[in-house]
Amino acid sequence: NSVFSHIVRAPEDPILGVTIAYNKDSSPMKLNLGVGAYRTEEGKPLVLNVVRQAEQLLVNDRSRVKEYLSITGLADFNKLSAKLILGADSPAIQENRVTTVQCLSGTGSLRVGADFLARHYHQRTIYIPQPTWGNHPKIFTLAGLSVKSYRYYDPATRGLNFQGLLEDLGSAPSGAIVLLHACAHNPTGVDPTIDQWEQIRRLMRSRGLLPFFDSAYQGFASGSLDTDAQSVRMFVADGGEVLVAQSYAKNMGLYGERVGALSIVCRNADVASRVESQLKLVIRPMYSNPPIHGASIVATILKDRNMYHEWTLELKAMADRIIRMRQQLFDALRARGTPGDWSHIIKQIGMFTFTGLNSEQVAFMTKEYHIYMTSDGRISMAGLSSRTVPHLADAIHAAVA
Ligand SMILES: Cc1[nH+]cc(COP(=O)(O)O)c(CN[C@@H](CCC(=O)O)C(=O)O)c1O
Repeated sequence: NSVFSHIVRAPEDPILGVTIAYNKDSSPMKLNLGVGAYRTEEGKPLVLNVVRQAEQLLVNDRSRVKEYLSITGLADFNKLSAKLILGADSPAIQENRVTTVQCLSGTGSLRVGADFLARHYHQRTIYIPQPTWGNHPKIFTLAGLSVKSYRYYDPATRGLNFQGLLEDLGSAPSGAIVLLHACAHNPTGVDPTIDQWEQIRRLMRSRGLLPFFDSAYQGFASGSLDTDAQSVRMFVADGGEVLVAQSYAKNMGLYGERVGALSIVCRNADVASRVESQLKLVIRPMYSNPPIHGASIVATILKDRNMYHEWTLELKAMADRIIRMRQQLFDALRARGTPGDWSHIIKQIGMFTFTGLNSEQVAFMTKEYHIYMTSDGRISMAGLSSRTVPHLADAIHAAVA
């Protein structure tokens, strides 16, 4: 018999498993509000026009070959990615203090950063927000870090538990790593204000805590690439060291191309170059070198002024549609007189609404209304359209009434 006969069946992923359940449902009224992937008003995935343009240029360029990239990836892409998150005028970039490696989207960037820290950083404890993206604890644990939580979300106000956050980070061991969502916190949609970010930065720097930013939604939260990078830029501006993982899955619609980057901002250029040499030793035995196509699309767009501008317009349009969905859902619940205060739907930011519905209510909505969402009550607003808002509002109304 099989040498693997002892293996037990693993559960489906709490987020990606929702899509599997959705696909199995034959109901015409089914609605997938699980995975954070943008859908148009027609409910279809979107390939940005500017991405199609870039791909056409790449296909037409007969000089392009399919050679291996270097371990650190496409050099143009790395430079342009650092500029995008840190700012075109970033002193850290001018002083050559930033090392950037192309990784497999946001997840890969987080994993490479985690493995690097587990191998080279003296403090192996990382504090992640409570709640956070479900994959975070798994990535950091598997990398060999010890994962702890800091209070972040306040169910009572459905807002930020700022006092709890400050207390927990204030009592973390000095030097501990702290994972921060750059913007559009997943799953809560609750972000610190700029003033609160400044207090977090001061506290972290005074305690020698190491910031590791996860930037998966730059431009998607507010519609502005610069606004959504402010938290990261505040930390870099103080001259301190920062890690930041970037994903182009959502803001450029490159989900399946797996395009991302890890940047480590260091004290000086010499450290940055030694850090890069060690990052290569993490990457080589993991996947050797990254895929060429997606990074070429991003580099083509970011290096061309017109395409970059076109991208910002399409990105804003996606962000605006999500904001419209928030307003429509809020209005629909108010029109139904649905019990409870639903203002968090329009206060929260980014792709998700953290509804506050519990797992029983979610199960009811799936069973009776074929609404697919994560059991923690998170819904992807990107999965909604004007046509389907009433159906969701009916389901929520029935679930809480
Ligand atoms: C905060 C965060 N960080 C990193 C990622 C990784 O994305 P990628 O660049 O594809 O590796 C995601 C995607 N999370 C949404 C997509 C599905 C998934 O869980 O993955 C989600 O939460 O629905 C995040 O929400």
